[in-house]
Amino acid sequence: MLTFDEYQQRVIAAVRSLPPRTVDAADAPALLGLVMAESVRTRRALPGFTNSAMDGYAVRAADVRQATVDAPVSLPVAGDIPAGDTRTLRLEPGTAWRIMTGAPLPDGADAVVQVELTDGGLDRVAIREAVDAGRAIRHRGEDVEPGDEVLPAGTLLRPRHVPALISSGVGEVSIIPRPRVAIVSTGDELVPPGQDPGHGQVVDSNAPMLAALATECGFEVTAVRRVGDTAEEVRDVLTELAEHVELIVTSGGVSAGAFEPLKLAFEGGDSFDFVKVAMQPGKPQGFGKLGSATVFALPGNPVSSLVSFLVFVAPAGRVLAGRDPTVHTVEAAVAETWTSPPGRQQFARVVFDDDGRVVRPIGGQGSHVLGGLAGSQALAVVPADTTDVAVGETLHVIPLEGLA
Ligand SMILES: Nc1nc2c(c(=O)[nH]1)N[C@H]1C(S)=C(S)[C@@H](COP(=O)(O)OP(=O)(O)OC[C@H]3O[C@@H](n4cnc5c(N)ncnc54)[C@H](O)[C@@H]3O)O[C@H]1N2
Ligand code: MOO
Repeated sequence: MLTFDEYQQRVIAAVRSLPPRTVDAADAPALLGLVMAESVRTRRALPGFTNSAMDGYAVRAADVRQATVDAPVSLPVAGDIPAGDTRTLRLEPGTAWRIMTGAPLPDGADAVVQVELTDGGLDRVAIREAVDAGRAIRHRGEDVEPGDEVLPAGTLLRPRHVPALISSGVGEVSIIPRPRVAIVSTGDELVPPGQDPGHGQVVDSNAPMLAALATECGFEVTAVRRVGDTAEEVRDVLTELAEHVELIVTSGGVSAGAFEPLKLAFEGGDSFDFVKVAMQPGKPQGFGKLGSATVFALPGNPVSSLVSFLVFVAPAGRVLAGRDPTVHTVEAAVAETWTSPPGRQQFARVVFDDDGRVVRPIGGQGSHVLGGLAGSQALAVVPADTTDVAVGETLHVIPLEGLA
């Protein structure tokens, strides 16, 4: 039996980042969660032109130096400069332009007086307060100059990066693509989602669950299949899928029964390993390569499949995507005792309480308990040498939300 850490390190070490690909930067929303393979340098200055930060009047600060509430300075208004005005305009000394936020500053102006400090006049404007040169002005290039790096290589694209990327004027960017994932559930007992199971049958809930997990992790699910319990069928389907995806995730058929199709198909070959891992749930695990595809053969019990995906498949998939494999955890104290099997690192379903500071177990901890899984918020990680989880003990906890 391998320890959890040994097996997790083994699967992470067996994968490498996918080769970079060039894509259209204008598709930025579709690139969320992807890693920039090269740094992005802006082709443009930002702001691209000197402009007003306020709705008001563009002036020369020297012309309004004497302005006070009691003795406003009155200036003739040359006209309006709305945002989007593409004219190149000039401010004559002793005059003002009415100007809107984001509109280009006329040459000769060095300050904007916001409209609240004026009478808002159209032909003439009374300015009631002196302003310093530079007031309410956003200078060309004050944010970034052409050639500045706006996104370093390795940036994981988040919504906050999108404006800099889009405004930088680069047409194409180099990214590490999303790993393509095929999900395959195995078992003669399975019926498709939406169909009523007969006696001895169960609805295939693992395939949709694994597809949902992969999607939430930012991977691209390109195939979802269900196959029966024969080694030939499993081998044929996986071999075909391996030509089109980087990651294949199967569920079922890896324990000790008489008809374990994954084992029958691949055990004994030099590219597959079937092992027992000292964890609960998730003890039986299979891992291997088919062509260039990495295959995870997860146990069929639904909770075992989910836990195995989170702690093995997701980290390996993140490595393929050029990302950090670390599984995000928080710390919380135990509010209610439960037991854990000896010698196995437990991933216990829990709910948070007290603003996330403490956790309580929820439902039974059996690997088939779907209702308890739905009601849970996190997995508390109980070390292999703990059998009675004590109230007050601090545990690492894997939140089940926000996996991306
Ligand atoms: N003699 C032993 N029996 C078992 C052992 C063992 O060490 N010795 N390990 C147990 C553990 S732990 C687990 S976990 C399971 C894993 O079994 P398999 O991976 O072979 O999975 P199956 O037998 O195909 O199914 C197990 C269970 O899960 C249900 N299932 C399977 N696929 C789906 C699906 N797509 N959607 C919903 N439910 C699914 C299936 O009906 C079974 O109830 O083995 C133990 N046995
Ligand atoms: O280890 Mo199994 O995964 O208990 O259900």
